Parts: sequence; C-alpha cells; structure tokens
Amino acid sequence: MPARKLLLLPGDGIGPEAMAEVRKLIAAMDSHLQAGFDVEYGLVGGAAYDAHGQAISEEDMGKALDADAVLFGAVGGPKWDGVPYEVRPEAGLLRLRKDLGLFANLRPAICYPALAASSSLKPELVEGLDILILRELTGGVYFGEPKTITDLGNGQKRAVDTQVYDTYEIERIARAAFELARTRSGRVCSMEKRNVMKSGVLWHEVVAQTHRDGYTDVQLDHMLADAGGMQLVRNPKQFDVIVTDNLFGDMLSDVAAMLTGSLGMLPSASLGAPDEQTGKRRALYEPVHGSAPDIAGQGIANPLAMIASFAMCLRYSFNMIAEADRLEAAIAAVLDQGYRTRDIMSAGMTEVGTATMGDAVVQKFLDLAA
Ligand SMILES: NC(=O)C1=CN([C@@H]2O[C@H](COP(=O)(O)OP(=O)(O)OC[C@H]3O[C@@H](n4cnc5c(N)ncnc54)[C@H](O)[C@@H]3O)[C@@H](O)[C@H]2O)C=CC1
Ligand SMILES: CC(C)CC(=O)C(=O)O
Ligand SMILES: [Mg+2]
Repeated sequence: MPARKLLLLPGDGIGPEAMAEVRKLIAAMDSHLQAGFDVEYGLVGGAAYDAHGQAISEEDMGKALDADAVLFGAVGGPKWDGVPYEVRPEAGLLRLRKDLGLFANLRPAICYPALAASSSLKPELVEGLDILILRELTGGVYFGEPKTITDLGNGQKRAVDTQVYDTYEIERIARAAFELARTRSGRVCSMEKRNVMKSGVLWHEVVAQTHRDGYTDVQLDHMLADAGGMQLVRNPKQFDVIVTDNLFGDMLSDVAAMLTGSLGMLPSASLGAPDEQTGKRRALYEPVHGSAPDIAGQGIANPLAMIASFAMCLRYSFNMIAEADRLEAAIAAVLDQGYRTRDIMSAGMTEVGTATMGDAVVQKFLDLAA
C-alpha cells in the first residue's frame, strides 16, 4: 500500500495545541493499526512570517501540492497586527486554498446529544442537529480584484473589495451541493443576496439552472442570506445542505458553530476537483475556529474541531470510512462520559484541558478498534 502523505501545518495560537492531539492519533494509528502515514511538517501564518518573512514559504507550498492531504491548525494573532497586508498570517491560508484549488468547503454542524445543553439556543432546537454548510472557497470578495485602499487626498481614503463570481464557479459548487445532498436527506438551500448584489442574481440563476439540468430529484430552496442567518438560529433543523458564497459561508458557519455548543466543535474539509487521470482530489482539513489568542498557551483549548477535521480527512482523502466513523464515535463517547473543555463546560461535568481531552479520544478510538 502506498504511504499516505500528510502535511501538518499547525500555525499559530491554539493551532499547535490542537494539532498536538491529532499527532497522538496519527502515532496511535500507525503503531496499533499500521496506518502507514508519511508525515511532513511546515510553517504557516505568523510562525512562517517570523521564520522567513512570508505567510507560507515556497518550499512549504511545494510540500502542500505534493501531499495527499494537508492538516491545518489556525493562523493569526495580535503579534502580527502590524505586518504588511500581503504577508499577514491569514494570507498563507488564502494562498493554500487558491493554489490547491480548494473550491468546496464542507462545514458540518452536528450537535452531539451530550452537548445540547451547551448551545446558546434551547436544547430542543438543536438536539439531533446535523446540517452541512457548503461554502464556496476560492472566489468571491476574499479574492476579487481590485482590492485597494486609495488616499483621496482630501483627508479621506477609499477602500474597495470586489465580489466576483463566474458561471463555472457557481455551477461546480452547486453540483457539489446536490451530490452531497443525495448522500443525506436530499435537500439544498442556496443563500445569496440577489436583492442587492449582481453576483447574487447570477448565483441564483446558475444554481437554479444546474438543478434543472440534472438534479431535480433533490429539493432546492432559495433564501436571502440575511434571512438565512435568522432562520439558522430560529429553526436550524429545517436545513440539510446550505450552499453559499465565500463571505456568507464564513459568517453563517461561525453562527452555526454556536448551535453545536462551541466554535471549538466545528471541523471542515476543503476539497478540490477530482484529478481527471487519478480521480484524487487535493484537500485541506482545518477547524472552523481561528487561533484564539485569548486562550492560547493555557492548555484549555477544545481540540475536538481539529480531531473531527482529521476524521473528515480519513473519510474524504483516504477512504478510511470505518476509522472515520470510529473516531467520530470516540468523540461522542468521551462527551457522553462527561469530559468537557472549558468552552463546553456545564454543571456536573468534568473540566479537562486540551491534552486530557485528546488522550481520552485516542484511548476511546483504540478501545473501539479492539
Ligand atoms: N482558519 C484560521 O486560521 C482562522 C484564523 N482566524 C484568525 O484568528 C485570530 C483570532 O480571531 P477571532 O476572531 O478571535 O476568532 P477565533 O475563532 O480565534 O476565536 C473566537 C472565540 O472563540 C473561542 N475559541 C475558538 N476556538 C476555540 C477552541 N478550539 N476552544 C475553545 N475556545 C475557542 C476563542 O477563545 C474566542 O473567544 C485572528 O487573527 C483571525 O484572523 C480566524 C478565523 C479562522
Ligand atoms: C482566511 C480566514 C482567516 C478567514 C476565515 O475566518 C475562515 O476562513 O473561516
Ligand atoms: Mg471564519
């Protein structure tokens, strides 16, 4: 069996702390299950800027292009507030997404039964929640040109960001949404703002056409994205797959995080198009949260979003479905046993740090494999 090539980019803040728990899992899978991971490491974000003045080096970009999958922690933090915009930590992540062609960002929001009481919403609204936000990841306002701040010379400045979407970008993410919906409960809700944005008009038109052209077995609804945000907290279980653009997807998935109990619970997979010859797709797996500078270095971060991102990696990059199922079951089991990091702590539970939570998941994963 060829080695499974993984590149680990822990990044900044709580990124390395969460990644340390995934490293334990990789080691356990190698020694107990002969998983055969070939692991390389690299620097990204502020860590890369400190080392060589760039948010990711050419060498590490090369490793990412060469890997079967990239595991990414988080980047950013106040230490790098003053660095030039082009080399700010977040630019490393944006470059990885763009250069690896990772247009489809899967952000599942699942409320584990044990955490229904940790959500900021009433337990009955979130109990059993299992939705998937599919965010377009390589287009839209995060990448559109021009992107400038101009001095108008009268004491005023003008900032411009540009939202750009071409038909093919909308069509391929719509297809991905319909395909994913077929493996779930068969419903897609597309969100845009066609009432005020031209890109919203095109988004709506292309999603509807793609649906008519081959996916009429899937139920398609459209919603304006602001109303979608409201519906997400009013009655989240009405949704199955939500497909939306880069900016709305970023915001709506942070909102969805709180339905699950904490931003520390939400994993993600960013996937490219399948290679025409091999069928393999480039992929990067990362928690939805950032580097959490307010809690970094204290050993209290929740590693479950990072661990669940690794479960998505097993599922989507290595076709290790049984192992992915087992890892997700291990996460549910440790929550059932009452293990809680501070962000999901509630009365009567046991507060543990990042490492203890990671150890508990590894042990449960191995127990379930036995
Ligand atoms: N993918 C990435 O690398 C991302 C990076 N960022 C960057 O991270 C930095 C901080 O951004 P924020 O707006 O503070 O967002 P954040 O996601 O880092 O933190 C928001 C809040 O959630 C909490 N939190 C996040 N993850 C947690 C975890 N695993 N366990 C427990 N609590 C957790 C934090 O303590 C904080 O109170 C910024 O530089 C931002 O640009 C933000 C989002 C994504
Ligand atoms: C480039 C990232 C920091 C933007 C973000 O918040 C995200 O992708 O979730
Ligand atoms: Mg975000």
